[in-house]
Amino acid sequence: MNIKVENIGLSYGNHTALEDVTFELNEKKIYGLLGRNGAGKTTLLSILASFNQPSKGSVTIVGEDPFENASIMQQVAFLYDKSYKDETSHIINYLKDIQRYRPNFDMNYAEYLVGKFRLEKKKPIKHFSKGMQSALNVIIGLASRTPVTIFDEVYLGMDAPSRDIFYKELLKDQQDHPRIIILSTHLVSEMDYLFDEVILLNKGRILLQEEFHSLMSKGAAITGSAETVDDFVRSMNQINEKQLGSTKSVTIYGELHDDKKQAAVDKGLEVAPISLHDLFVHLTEEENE
Ligand SMILES: Nc1ncnc2c1ncn2[C@@H]1O[C@H](COP(=O)(O)OP(=O)(O)OP(=O)(O)O)[C@@H](O)[C@H]1O
Repeated sequence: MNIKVENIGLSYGNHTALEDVTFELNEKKIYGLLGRNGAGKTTLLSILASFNQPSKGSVTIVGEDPFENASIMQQVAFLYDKSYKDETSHIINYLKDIQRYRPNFDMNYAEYLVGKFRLEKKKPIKHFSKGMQSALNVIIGLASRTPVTIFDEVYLGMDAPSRDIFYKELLKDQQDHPRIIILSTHLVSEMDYLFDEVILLNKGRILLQEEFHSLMSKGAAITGSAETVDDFVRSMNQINEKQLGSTKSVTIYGELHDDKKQAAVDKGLEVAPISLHDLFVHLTEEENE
C-alpha cells in the first residue's frame, strides 16, 4: 500500500485551504496528523478518501487516482463526524450492511466492540448519543480492516473510558492486522503514544513529517536550580519554561546530542523527554511562522 500526494492545492472560493502539500505514506503504521483549527486536516483527509478533489497537484493510492475509483475507494475507510440523525437502523443491521461492501470486515470483532462500548442493540442509531455515534464510527473503522483507515477526530463526545477502549483496541488490532492508519486529533497529549510517525499541517502546508521517536529525541526538558538551568540553555532554542521557587524547567528543541545531555546531567540537572504537546504548540505559534 502506498499513498503519494504531490504538490496538491485546494481553495474554497478565494480561501486557500491547502497549498503545495507533498508527502508519501508507505508503511503500515499509525500516522498522527496534527494541526490547529482550520489548518486543512479534514480537507486533506477528504481528498485521500475521494470525497473531494484537489484543484492542483495529484494524489495516487497504489499508483491510481482515487477519485471516483471504486476499487481504490473500497480499500480506504474514512471515519468522520458524520450525522446519523436520519438513521433508523439498529446497530447490528447497520454493521451487516457495511460488511457487504467491505471485503475484510470482521463481524465477530464488530459485535465484540459493540459489547465493549456498551452500545444498545435495540435502539435506532439516530437516538444514539454523540459519544455512542462516535463509538460506532470507531467500530466501523476497526472492523472494516481496510488497507487505509482514516479517523478524523473520531473521538468527539466519547468519554475517557470509551476513548481508552478505542486506543487499546486500535493498538491491538493494528498489531494483528497492520495497515496504514491516519489519526487526526487535537488530543495531542492523550494520543501521542499511539503515533509511529507525525505529520504537522499548518495553514494548509506541511510543516514536518517525521518518526515520532526521532522528533522527540530532538528536544528535552531541562530541570534544576534556576541559575544552572539558565546558564546551560542560554544558547539553545527554548520553547517553554516553568519556574516554581528556585527550581526551573526549560524545554529546548533542536539537535540535542547525547554528549550535551550528559553535560547537563554532570551539572546536576535533570533531563526529561520533551512532550509532543509542547512541540506542537511551539511549532504552530504565530511568531514561528
Ligand atoms: N466547504 C467549505 N467552504 C469554505 N471554506 C471551507 C470549507 N471547508 C473548509 N473550509 C475552510 O478551509 C480551511 C481548512 O478547513 P479544514 O476543515 O480542512 O480544517 P481542519 O484542520 O480540519 O480544522 P479543525 O481542526 O478545526 O477541524 C478553514 O479555513 C475552513 O474554514
